[in-house]
Amino acid sequence: MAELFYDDDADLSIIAGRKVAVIGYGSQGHAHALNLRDSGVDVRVGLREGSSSRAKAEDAGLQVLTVAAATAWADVVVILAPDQAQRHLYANDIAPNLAAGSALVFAHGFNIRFGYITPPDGVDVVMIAPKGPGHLVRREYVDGRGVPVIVAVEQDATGNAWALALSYAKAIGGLRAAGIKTTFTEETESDLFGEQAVLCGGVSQLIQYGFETLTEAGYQPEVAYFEVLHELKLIVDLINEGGIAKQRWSVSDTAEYGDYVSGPRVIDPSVKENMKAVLADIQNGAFAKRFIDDQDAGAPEFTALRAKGEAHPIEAVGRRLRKLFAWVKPTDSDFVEGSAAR
Ligand SMILES: NC(=O)C1=CN([C@@H]2O[C@H](COP(=O)(O)OP(=O)(O)OC[C@H]3O[C@@H](n4cnc5c(N)ncnc54)[C@H](OP(=O)(O)O)[C@@H]3O)[C@@H](O)[C@H]2O)C=CC1
Ligand SMILES: CC[C@](O)(C(C)=O)C(=O)O
Ligand SMILES: [Mg+2]
Ligand SMILES: [Mg+2]
Repeated sequence: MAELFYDDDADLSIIAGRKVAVIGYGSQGHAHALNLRDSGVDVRVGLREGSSSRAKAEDAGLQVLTVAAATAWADVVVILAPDQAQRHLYANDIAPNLAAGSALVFAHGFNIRFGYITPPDGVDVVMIAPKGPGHLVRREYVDGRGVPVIVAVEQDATGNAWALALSYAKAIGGLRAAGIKTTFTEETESDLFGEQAVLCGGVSQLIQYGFETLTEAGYQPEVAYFEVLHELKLIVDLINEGGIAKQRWSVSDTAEYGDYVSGPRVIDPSVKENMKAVLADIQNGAFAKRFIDDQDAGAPEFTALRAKGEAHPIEAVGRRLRKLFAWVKPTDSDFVEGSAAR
């Protein structure tokens, strides 16, 4: 059984007694910075010169410094820039300003697991990885709840790294839900697998194929959209509440029987073999190398794939329909429909 942590297992005063620099103010960065601040922690945000995130952080009442100055001020440095940017930021701005006895905090182990960042011996290296998108890390905290986190210590230079990591997890609201003890390797490999095979890659491809199958057979795109995309959330809510069993309990017997006989026809054993190949490429570093090499070349593959995804017909149908939904209220004002803006 995994080791679990809750609010009572952590001492908030530990992180409240430290100076915390949050590097990056995007999905996770804004959530960590604001949740820490609202939990009584002294936080400053580190951003690159000319950063488009500066105004957002300042509007929220946070003090913004350069990455180098924030690191030099802090004794806890939280690296929440995109994974592909972290090694350059670390080498150029963080490492030269990182004092011995400080802590480096990550929300994902990519750069440590694949060797793109090698911290010096004298610093604690910990990870608090929310198991959910940053905008929900903030939304849940504001609503008095939290997104579960998994927590790891890669390097315990001070002897206090675990207590610090748990204190941090509590401050961002994660231990209101639960924390699970993990390692950088387990988090990195399982997170990459989950997002590629199931949560992002698997689900997106399933939705697109479902939409294409219905519309190519002559069904109305709007009906197809409701059937394979909109209703997915309602089904996933039930799965989230009570497992696959609760979803099967709530749907009709017809749907439940169709689930048993047609699910394995669509997602057949070859899909599991494909999943194993994806996992192998994660474990042996092939995925990380492909991602970073593409980024280093100016991201031509990533940019083309993003444009192709946004051009899929289901996106235009969805944009049109969501404008008509009386019950859809956009809550993330920095998400722009129809663009890749973050
Ligand atoms: N997104 C999520 O929900 C989750 C993310 N994680 C992990 O959290 C970490 C952060 O991810 P995420 O929040 O998605 O990141 P984002 O893409 O949202 O980060 C954007 C922020 O990073 C800054 N930034 C972007 N590029 C650079 C650069 N080259 N140099 C300096 N700053 C830069 C941006 O500033 P500017 O305005 O200057 O571009 C902006 O403030 C990653 O390790 C990720 O794996 C973990 C769990 C979930
Ligand atoms: C599922 C995607 C994720 O791993 C996450 C929100 O947890 C990410 O990297 O954004
Ligand atoms: Mg994840
Ligand atoms: Mg991830």
